[in-house]
Amino acid sequence: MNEEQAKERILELREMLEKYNYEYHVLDKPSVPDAEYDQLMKELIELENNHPELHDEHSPTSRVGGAVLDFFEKVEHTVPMLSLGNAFNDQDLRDFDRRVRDGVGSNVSYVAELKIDGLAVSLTYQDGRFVRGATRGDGTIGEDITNNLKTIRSIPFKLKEDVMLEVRGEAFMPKKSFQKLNAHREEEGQELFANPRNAAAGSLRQLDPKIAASRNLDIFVYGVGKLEGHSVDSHDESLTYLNHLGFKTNPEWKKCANIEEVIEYVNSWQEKRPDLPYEIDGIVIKVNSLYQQEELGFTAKNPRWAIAYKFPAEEVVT
Ligand SMILES: NC(=O)c1cc2c(N)ncc(C(N)=O)c2s1
Repeated sequence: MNEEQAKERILELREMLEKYNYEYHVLDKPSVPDAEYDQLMKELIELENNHPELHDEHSPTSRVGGAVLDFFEKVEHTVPMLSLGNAFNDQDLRDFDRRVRDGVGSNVSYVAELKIDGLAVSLTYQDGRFVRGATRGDGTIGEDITNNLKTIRSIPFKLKEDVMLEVRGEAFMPKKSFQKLNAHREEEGQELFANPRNAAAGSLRQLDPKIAASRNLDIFVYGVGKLEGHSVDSHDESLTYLNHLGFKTNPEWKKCANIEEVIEYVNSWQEKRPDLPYEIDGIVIKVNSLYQQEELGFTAKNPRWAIAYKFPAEEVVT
């Protein structure tokens, strides 16, 4: 195979592997058997090793983890990642709804979403390509964990549109992966992780990305921080748009016409929570209209247009 043919084959393999990766990890609908995926990945790794001049940081081969870092760079979030005010019962939700309606009038609808119990991260895309990923940190300054986040297969390297975008999401470890990881650590006489959230956070704070790559982490993207090249008017529209771009969004979100529908949704998921393949610690409720979110604004600490309903801690089944 000459230089030209090798270059062509490398580009072809990169495209195929990213497509198969998206089908498997985002759509959960693989179109080729794992063995074929692995064979193509092996061929690409070999070709890239023989052609270092064709190195591309967005090649699918970088999902297996790159160089070990000495430390994580600090990153400033262009739009602060705020924490949410909490609600613990139906009355708190009704009080939230009254404050919202005092602010924007009674023509308000909400979006309710599962509150994923993981590690909040921010992903930045320039011209539709993944350029940086960071932890929330204190909401303004986080840590650059790009190399670790590149090992999460459901994070797209290239979006369906060449937009400039900063999205928020929750990186998490599925319950099954958590149980397998702790069983392995127990066999090795290592300290166990207390819960999937700690396991996900611990994995993403490793300086060696091969560790994160081995932990079967996943992510649900749930919000836009900054967006150029497209505009949306409501939160449900932004979720649909993020999905269109190629992100993995949580499918259980629900548009609610009023707070009573929100309360129904919260109660139904309090029951169904143990059946989910990942942990949630509550429900996030947001005013759907971005215009109304703008009108409501923020208190010193939290948005006035969103609240987190917290479930009581799940009984630990020993
Ligand atoms: N602190 C925050 O702003 C949020 C935290 C979370 C979380 N852990 N899971 C889901 C959402 C969501 N769907 O909006 C949010 S929003």
